[in-house]
Amino acid sequence: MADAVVDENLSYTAPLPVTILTGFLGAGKTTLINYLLEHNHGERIAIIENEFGAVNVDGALLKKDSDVEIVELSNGCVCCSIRGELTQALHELLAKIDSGAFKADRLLLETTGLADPAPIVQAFFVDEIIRERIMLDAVITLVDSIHIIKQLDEHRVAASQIGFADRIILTKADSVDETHKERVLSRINAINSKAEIFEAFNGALPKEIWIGIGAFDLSDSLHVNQGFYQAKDVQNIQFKSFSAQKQTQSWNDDITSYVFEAGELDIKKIGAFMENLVEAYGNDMLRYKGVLAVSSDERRLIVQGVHKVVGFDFGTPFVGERKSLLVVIGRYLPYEKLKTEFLQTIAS
Ligand SMILES: Nc1nc2c(ncn2[C@@H]2O[C@H](COP(=O)(O)OP(=O)(O)OP(=O)(O)O)[C@@H](O)[C@H]2O)c(=O)[nH]1
Repeated sequence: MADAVVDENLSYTAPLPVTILTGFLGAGKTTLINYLLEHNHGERIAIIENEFGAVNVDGALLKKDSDVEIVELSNGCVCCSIRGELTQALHELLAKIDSGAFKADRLLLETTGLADPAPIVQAFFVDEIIRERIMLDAVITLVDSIHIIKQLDEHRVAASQIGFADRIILTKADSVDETHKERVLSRINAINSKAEIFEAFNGALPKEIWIGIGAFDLSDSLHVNQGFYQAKDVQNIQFKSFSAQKQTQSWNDDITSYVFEAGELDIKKIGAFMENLVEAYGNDMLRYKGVLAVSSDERRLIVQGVHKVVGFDFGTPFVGERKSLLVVIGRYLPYEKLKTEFLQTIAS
């Protein structure tokens, strides 16, 4: 892996971190980016904007200044022409950076509200040059508190956007009552129990919450989300627990979280289980992360993947109980069968 940026003049040689910003139509993506641009101090940001249709309105709505380079993709939905327009735009951006025409510390990709994030994320793994030069930071999904329930009922892609999220930003909570908000939070949590949820009012959220979070790095931390963060003023972010009952599969959202828990596992057996799981169901596994305890090593075995792209790495040793936890955000998985198979990998 390349070193982190240490010298301003070398910044273009380090991998360019990219944040994918998704969320259904009108969720508040442009508002959030504008807040970031207004409060951005010194970082040079390239933004790829994608609008479904011939005229790119979002690009025009963004507040530009000299530290911002905006690339507009307006030729249809980015997920439909993924191998073409997005890949080409990324290559062009890298060429501009190489030629010194623009320096970028960071890339934001705002998808159209109708885009399924899966092919977009995969584009960053498929092309060799992009894989080497651009580093996926996180998928951030904005959720419109007012409309999300209807959107989930009517548009499959809305669940996919939530399922893919590393972090979720709840918008427009100022316009709904507490009961409605709890329904929204429970429904989000049923689809994705892994992503932390933050609340933003008119895009006001410190950038550290959604930028540079390294969600695609193999890391030790894994928890199942039990609450959400509320930022009434941006200096003061509080964690709040859900008062609503945690729901798992009560709605007909195709996408849901599957949680596998066990004690110490046999490394060969869990390796074979993961291989079979990814081979058979990779297409239906949007995101998965696990911290596993294997009997042959004191360290945590970290597993992390998107569809069929999977990585394993040893992290720091366990402190306290040696417990294995694997969370899969996916659809149509034969959960009971897989749970039994997972438990059969326990070290005897
Ligand atoms: N009440 C309220 N309105 C908000 C909030 N965040 C955004 N909005 C409004 O929601 C509308 C849509 O916001 P945008 O930022 O354009 O949403 P978008 O996701 O970029 O929209 P598309 O590009 O069409 O998908 C705008 O009128 C915003 O002012 C919020 O937290 N509260």
